[in-house]
Amino acid sequence: MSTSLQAPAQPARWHEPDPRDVGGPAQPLLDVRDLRKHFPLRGGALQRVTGHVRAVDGVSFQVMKGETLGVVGESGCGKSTLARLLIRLINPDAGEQIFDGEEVAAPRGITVAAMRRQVQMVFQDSASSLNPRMPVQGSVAFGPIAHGVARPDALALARELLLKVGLNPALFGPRYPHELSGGQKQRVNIARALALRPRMVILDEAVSALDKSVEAQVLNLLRALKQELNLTYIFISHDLSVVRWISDRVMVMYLGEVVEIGPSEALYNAPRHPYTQALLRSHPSMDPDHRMEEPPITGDPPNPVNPPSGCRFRTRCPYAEAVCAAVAPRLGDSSTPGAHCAACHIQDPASGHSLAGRADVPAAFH
Ligand SMILES: Nc1ncnc2c1ncn2[C@@H]1O[C@H](COP(=O)(O)OP(=O)(O)OP(=O)(O)O)[C@@H](O)[C@H]1O
Repeated sequence: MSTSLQAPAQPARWHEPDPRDVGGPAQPLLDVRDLRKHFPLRGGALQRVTGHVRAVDGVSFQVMKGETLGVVGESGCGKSTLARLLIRLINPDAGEQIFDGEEVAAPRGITVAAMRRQVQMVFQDSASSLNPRMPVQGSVAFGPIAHGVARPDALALARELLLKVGLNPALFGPRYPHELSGGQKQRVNIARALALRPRMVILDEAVSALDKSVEAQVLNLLRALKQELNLTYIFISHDLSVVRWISDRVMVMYLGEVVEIGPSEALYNAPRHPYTQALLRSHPSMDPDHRMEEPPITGDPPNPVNPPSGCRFRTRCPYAEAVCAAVAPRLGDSSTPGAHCAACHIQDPASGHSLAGRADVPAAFH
């Protein structure tokens, strides 16, 4: 039987790192294999299914204990769908999700409820995540109370957490969300996410709506909390500078697929996939000395209902060759420490995605 099913209803003391995440060689906390979500598209008077949006289309990656994995990509590439799949706000069509060695929602694995106690999410819209009719200390205490913590203890915990995220509990605890600024509301959301003492926090555009100075404060807070509590983060953002600053490794998505993954510095200093190269070029602020010699990424992403054959980026790629239309490139094995992989026939032959012997590859390309 799963040990997680036997976890106590009361959260561990929130300010102590979970012993399962301290020390030892790097282990994956999350291992995602070939995850898929295709949304049906309906049309006509009868609302028949006319196609599928391939929002997440065979995504595999690992997140090691204590690391921050950044996730970047253009709008619509599937970042938020991936986040929602990981905490099972929506169910995947296929694939496996293994949390600390146990498969989520599998007969002998960890239940969704047990996984959710250990994985919390912070969204972009700080206002709508909080109950407008509840003082914010009540919102922070809500999760622990729902998990059986006595109300006075949960409120004491909420006040402690508000202090931890830089809000005076006596001043801010009794206030309602509309009485707080965006940055203060997001601090409350972080406190709320920590109240069940998660091991992993998924931050989906969590600082995107904040002013730059407030964003910096919240980012510093997130980094300090991660250090103190040995947390593991998945940090989703369209802001490449912020992702670089906070992430140990970065994963780049394009049209529902992972096109590149690697250590943050390696990926930013020497991006391998033409899409990542274009994405970084389109953000000149990444390098103040950089003079833009090539045009930034052009055109819109193709329709995710009918993505191009082979490599999905080939229609916008300056290096595309015949093989790119004929064969979908594979991402190399990113599970080894320091691995830097790109799913590109042309730019990353070192990834090991040899075409020889592959049944799906026309003989001309062997
Ligand atoms: N419930 C849904 N039904 C149909 N299509 C959906 C649904 N949710 C998302 N999509 C589509 O799936 C694709 C991926 O969307 P998603 O929101 O995950 O992208 P994203 O990278 O998070 O974009 P953004 O940064 O703009 O939020 C998009 O084409 C989107 O229109």
